[in-house]
Amino acid sequence: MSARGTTLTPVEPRTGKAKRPTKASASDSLSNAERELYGGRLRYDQSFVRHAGPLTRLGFGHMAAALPRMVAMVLRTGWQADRRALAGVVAAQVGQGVTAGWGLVAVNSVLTRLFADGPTRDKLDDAVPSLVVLAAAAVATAVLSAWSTAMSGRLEPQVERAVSARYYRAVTEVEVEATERPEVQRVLEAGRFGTDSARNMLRLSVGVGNVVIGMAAAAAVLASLHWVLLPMLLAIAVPRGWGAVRSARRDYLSRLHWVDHRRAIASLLAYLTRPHAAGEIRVHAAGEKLLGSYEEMSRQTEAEQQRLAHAQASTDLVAGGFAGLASLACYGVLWWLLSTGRLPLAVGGTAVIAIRTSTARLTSLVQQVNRLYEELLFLTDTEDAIEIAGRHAIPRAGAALPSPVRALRTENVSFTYPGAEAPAVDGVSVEIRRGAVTALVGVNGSGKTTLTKLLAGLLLPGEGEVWWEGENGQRVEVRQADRGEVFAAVGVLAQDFPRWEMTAAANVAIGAGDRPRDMSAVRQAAETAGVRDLIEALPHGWDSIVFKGYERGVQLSGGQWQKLGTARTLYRDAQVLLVDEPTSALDPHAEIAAFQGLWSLAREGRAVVLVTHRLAATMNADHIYVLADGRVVEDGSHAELMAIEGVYQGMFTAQAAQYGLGADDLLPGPRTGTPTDPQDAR
Ligand SMILES: Nc1ncnc2c1ncn2[C@@H]1O[C@H](COP(=O)(O)OP(=O)(O)OP(=O)(O)O)[C@@H](O)[C@H]1O
Repeated sequence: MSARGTTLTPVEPRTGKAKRPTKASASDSLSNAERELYGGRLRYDQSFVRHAGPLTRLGFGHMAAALPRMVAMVLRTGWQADRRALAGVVAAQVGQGVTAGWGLVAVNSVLTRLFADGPTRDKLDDAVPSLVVLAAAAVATAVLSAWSTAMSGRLEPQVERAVSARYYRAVTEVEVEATERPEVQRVLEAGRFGTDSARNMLRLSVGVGNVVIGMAAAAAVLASLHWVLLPMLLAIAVPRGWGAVRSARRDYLSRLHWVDHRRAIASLLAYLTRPHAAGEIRVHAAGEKLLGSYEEMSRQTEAEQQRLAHAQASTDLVAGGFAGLASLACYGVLWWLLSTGRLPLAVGGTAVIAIRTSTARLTSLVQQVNRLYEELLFLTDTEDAIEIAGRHAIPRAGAALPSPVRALRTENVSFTYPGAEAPAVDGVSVEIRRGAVTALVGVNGSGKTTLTKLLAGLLLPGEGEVWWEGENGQRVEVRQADRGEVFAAVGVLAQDFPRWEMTAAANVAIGAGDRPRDMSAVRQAAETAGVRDLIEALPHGWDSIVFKGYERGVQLSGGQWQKLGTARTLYRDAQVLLVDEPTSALDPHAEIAAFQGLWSLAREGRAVVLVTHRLAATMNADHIYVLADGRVVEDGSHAELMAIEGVYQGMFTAQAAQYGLGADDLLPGPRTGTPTDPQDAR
């Protein structure tokens, strides 16, 4: 193996005689980069490819049934998007077919006149009207072709947008738990590659339609001249069609097989230009590693491309060979028909022209059918994804939540992530009251975040119930509730909240994406989160794009981002706030201010769930649940928990010891009600 790791190691031992590795084995082998960075070969699971659908749909019967269905779907989408453009495209195609047939009839008429008996001058004069028709047909074809180009250029982007929007809308409505299941995730992910296929299919369908109509016109004219000319035309078409389908299948399977590999290569390159990775790329020499790995992995995909090109060349050779033989036979039959007087010479001339133009059309048809077939497979993936997404969609209807909500209560709630062996949350019962701060604490991986997702209605419990309780005793279980209402009642600040590449204002206002932006509320939320002054002091203020690289781009620090994230959650103005480590990046004063803000929100009547490892903040929580291995192992106030020798006392003592505080300093004392004022802390 070379020092730069460019040699590929075959994964499976090769049996039989020692041979030079084939292109397929070179591309399919495990590279050092894959082993080092991804722990193994990055290829789509072959068992899934073979059994879970994609291969079964490659059958000819399946394809023959799917093609009209998909073309109909694309046309329907086009009809909904822009009727006039679609009607224009169809009319132009049909028109071109008619002009092609018309042209061929005129050719036949010209030849018949020229091959007739009589003086040449008279024959030429007789042919003039047919020549005029021929010229008119050519002009009409050109006009119709230009019209078709203009109309399909207008229609295609609209069709792509419609299918993409349908796919992305469906995907964002899937239950989070379903997206965690590999079999669902794969289908949803695969669907992404077909969103532009609708546009391509439309273009190709138009092209294929054009050629097919032209060929149908030629076939009709040929059949009217002599029936035997028609099967001859088909004989040339069949081998090319076979070659097209074979190549398309091969390309599709290859793309499916290499999905993860492609994604990994794209991510390697993306890191190189990401500002947040700039330091490690230079100081830790991560850039060199990434580039080396990129080159090595790219060589694998190049080998795969080479393999495909070789295979395609072989297929083309076989298909071309058979098509050539068919053409030869075709001309042989024509010769025989002419030599035995079964066909007049003029008709023979027309037949030669029709066969030649049809063969040229055939080449274009084969290329387009090839692409159409491939696009069809990808579009089928997108349609499958939309279908699966619909099956796992969050229900739109359900019972209304009690109003006003008094508390959220879980009863023996358990949740196991798909594929996990142990539950992340195991028989947990908690009560989250409005007007109070409830803290969830526990070691890493004890189930705190998962519990907040269950409370938010993002995950549904495998066992147990999550109840929304009203002031006067009525209650609704989350599975029966209208989830839209549940989400409307909840504001979430996740540990790894998204940092949108947008303006500062958009980053706050997206906290209530279902409402029109209210800038005074944006400013108020930012004020409470302690980030308003910072944003308003920027040269472009709220219109600054909080991502460096844009013209109005700025770089925020980690803590500044966290404040912006908090502002987003506050802007949502929800009854229940679920905040997961909201202060991990804040300086001590900002942290105290943030906690104080949470306590005021609780005093205003909201339910605040605080997940934190900063136990100084939990001292003042109204109730604390301590989780371990997905279970609640202790609960109570800070004073109650400090009075027992348990997990909480151990964690709190360890943290306090870092400040040199001893056991005596940590005895339960009178509660202060709210965290220390930041001013006092200074
Ligand atoms: N999406 C997921 N798929 C599978 N397992 C998961 C997923 N998310 C979390 N887990 C697992 O569930 C368990 C609980 O994780 P959770 O994130 O709820 O813990 P946590 O208490 O919030 O941890 P931390 O303090 O580190 O944030 C862990 O064992 C974790 O590995």
